[in-house]
Amino acid sequence: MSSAAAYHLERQVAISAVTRACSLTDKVFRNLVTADTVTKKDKSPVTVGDYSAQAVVNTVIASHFSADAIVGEEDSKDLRNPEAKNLRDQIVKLANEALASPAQECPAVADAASKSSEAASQAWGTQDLSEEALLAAIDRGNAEGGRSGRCWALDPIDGTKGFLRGGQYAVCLAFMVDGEVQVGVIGCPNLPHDASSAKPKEGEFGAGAKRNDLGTLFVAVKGQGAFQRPIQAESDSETAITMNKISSLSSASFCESVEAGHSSHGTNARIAELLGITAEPVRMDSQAKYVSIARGDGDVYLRLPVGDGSYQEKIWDHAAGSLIVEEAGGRVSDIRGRSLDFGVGRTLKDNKGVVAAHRDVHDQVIRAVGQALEEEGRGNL
Ligand SMILES: Nc1ncnc2c1ncn2[C@@H]1O[C@H](COP(=O)(O)OS(=O)(=O)O)[C@@H](OP(=O)(O)O)[C@H]1O
Ligand SMILES: [Mg+2]
Ligand SMILES: [Mg+2]
Ligand SMILES: [Mg+2]
Repeated sequence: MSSAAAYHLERQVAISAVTRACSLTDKVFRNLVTADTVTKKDKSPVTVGDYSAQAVVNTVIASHFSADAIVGEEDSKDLRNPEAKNLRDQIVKLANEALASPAQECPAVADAASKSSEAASQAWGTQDLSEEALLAAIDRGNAEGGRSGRCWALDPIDGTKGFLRGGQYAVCLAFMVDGEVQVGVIGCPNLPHDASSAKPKEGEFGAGAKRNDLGTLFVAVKGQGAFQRPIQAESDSETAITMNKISSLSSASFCESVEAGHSSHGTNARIAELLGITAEPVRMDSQAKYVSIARGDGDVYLRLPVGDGSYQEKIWDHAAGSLIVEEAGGRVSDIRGRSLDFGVGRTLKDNKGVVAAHRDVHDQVIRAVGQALEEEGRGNL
């Protein structure tokens, strides 16, 4: 196989799955009522959109690659309670609509589907999937991950809090082989195609964008570069994206989580000061932060651990975004400059925090991170 064609089918299947999930989540947002939200054990929210999107993406993956493992954020446990009947009914309706919609399948996907016995026996698109089949599809995401074999990492809605408040969120899907990310696809239904057409306002890149400019899909395959296109568009509308080349970090801008509980805003501010960055941080939810710096809307993504640093980052929160940034000319590491290790299970347990920047200035940012942590007495994190 020539290198240009490596993982071509995985790329197309991922695009098809993410595109379907994005139409679904967009529809859910427009009809969402608070009762459709469940609070998980860790107090984080999950909506009918997260569950339905995971069911759809896992069904699409399984119909093409039935033996592949999937590490997905959600599971069906809370949905199986008798009082979740209304939620289950909505999932069945939404997921079947998304699977039946004639998404713009590229010829490679359509051809593979017609030849695949799994797709024929599963037959989504011709016959609605049952409630049990969809709950089982959600639970296909229960894989443990690890160092060997083919594995997908899925965040059906990343930035659920952003989703609920009408801000940024992302459907994020990565494909890994032996713990190395090979394909990353991220759909951002609320992100404009061209952030420069809508200057930062209200703390977000492109916050002033018009509704019909919203909805951007990002794709990268290792060694093949990073691309974006409008979500609902033909594949020939893809354009290459690259990070800004930075002559001096003092003119850079950085982005961070909206939630102070997810990333230490105070430490991020001190790092910016050490680097001479004067621009205010841009706060946005989800892996929209990765794709925004990948196309040059901003320059640095800082995710400094909070408190004792005991939180383990989840692989689905970083796998797709980190590949897109690296393929756009960036380097993504933890706070010590170590590469993120996606081959140790469902979490990044051997890493702490995340620092992403253009590869020419990444070392400089890591030095400032080290100094800021020393000053806080957290040099041993
Ligand atoms: N304590 C803590 N520390 C770090 N990260 C955490 C923590 N708790 C949750 N999460 C994960 O953060 C994901 C949301 O991503 P962001 O932090 O970029 O979004 S936000 O700006 O804070 O909304 C969020 O992803 P989703 O659940 O998919 O929204 C969580 O996986
Ligand atoms: Mg969540
Ligand atoms: Mg997430
Ligand atoms: Mg999520």
